[in-house]
Amino acid sequence: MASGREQLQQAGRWVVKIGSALLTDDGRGLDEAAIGRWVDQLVALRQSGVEIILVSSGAVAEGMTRLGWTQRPDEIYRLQAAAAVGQMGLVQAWEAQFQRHAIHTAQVLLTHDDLSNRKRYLNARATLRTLIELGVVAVVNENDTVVTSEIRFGDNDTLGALVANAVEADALILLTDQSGLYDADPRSNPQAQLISDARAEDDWLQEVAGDGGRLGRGGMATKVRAARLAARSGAVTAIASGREVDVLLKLHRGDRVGTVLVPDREPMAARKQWIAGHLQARGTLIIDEGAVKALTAMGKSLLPAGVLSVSGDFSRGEMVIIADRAGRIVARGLVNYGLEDAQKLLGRPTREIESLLGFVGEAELVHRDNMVVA
Ligand SMILES: Nc1ncnc2c1ncn2[C@@H]1O[C@H](COP(=O)(O)OP(=O)(O)O)[C@@H](O)[C@H]1O
Ligand SMILES: N[C@@H](CCC(=O)OP(=O)(O)O)C(=O)O
Repeated sequence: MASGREQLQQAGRWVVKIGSALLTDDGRGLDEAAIGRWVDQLVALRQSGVEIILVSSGAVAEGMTRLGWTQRPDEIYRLQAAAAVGQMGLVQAWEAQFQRHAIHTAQVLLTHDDLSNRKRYLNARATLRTLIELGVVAVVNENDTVVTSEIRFGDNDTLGALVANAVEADALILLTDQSGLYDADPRSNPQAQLISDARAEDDWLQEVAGDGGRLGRGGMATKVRAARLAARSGAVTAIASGREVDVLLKLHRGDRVGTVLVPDREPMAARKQWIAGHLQARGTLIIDEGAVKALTAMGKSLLPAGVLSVSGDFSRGEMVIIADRAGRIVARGLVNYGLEDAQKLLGRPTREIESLLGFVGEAELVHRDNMVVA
């Protein structure tokens, strides 16, 4: 298996995420010169055959600067207003810099719902792939003005990883204000050492990764988690300083900059990756012992006959947790029926579905192709 650095050199499709502090020069306002330098590097990468999708944070930070706010507000509606103001600046800056190279950009604003609802996920994925084919650089951010706390990604590291899964990117690059992941937060530990290479799945990474700065959201903790999510579709993750000269070109050359977190598993099938990447389930199905065995030992689909109870509020196609009587999670998957229909089908044999619901639906409550066993 190629090392993480080699994987980066060979990677044909990169998702590059740039954090708030970097983009806004620590909250002083959009750093147009730095944006110009990243764009020059991204254009050079494209010329050497790398496809690029950008995930750009900084809407709230830039909105606050434009509105003259020095304190990050607590009220969600004020944050959302700031994001709406700042997003204008972000897309303007990216568009202007790419225009110097006659490259078009596209604004793509996503919510968690857009990537957890199968239909909308497929639409978002098709749009992103089409933009790549058209040679347009997508500039992705969370759709901050419409999200509520339940449907937030909350941090763009997670968003970047799920976008990397969706477009089957080979690399996720997280540019931040530190040189990479250290063995302790360098803000409070001046002796901290940079971790150069590790496996994305290594548990100890989570112990050393702390919270974020004043402007960012997730810190290193969400970056390490994002690396794990990205690894599910086989993508290698690099965490590096956006302030390092030619950092993207150096990563592409295989230079020893930043932290590279390598996936150590074979990529799952695309659909299963997506299911596994989902953080928010809409409901829970409690199943009997026979169904637990069918799912875990025999790789079967979940039929209504094995389901004891359902809870939550889900529609057809949404993510549910499948658990045993003791509440232990057995699997996660996309349910074929909404809550009301699922309640009618509880414990009933498949042949009765039509008479119970009045229409012919799928035989399975959750098909094994749409399920990841825990
Ligand atoms: N182990 C660690 N190594 C490096 N940085 C860390 C670590 N733990 C916490 N951090 C903090 O994470 C911050 C970067 O995260 P964040 O502020 O969310 O940035 P971004 O806006 O780039 O996502 C750094 O400034 C650093 O203080
Ligand atoms: N959507 C938010 C992103 C917030 C966020 O994740 O920030 P960061 O931790 O700097 O990547 C914004 O544009 O302000």
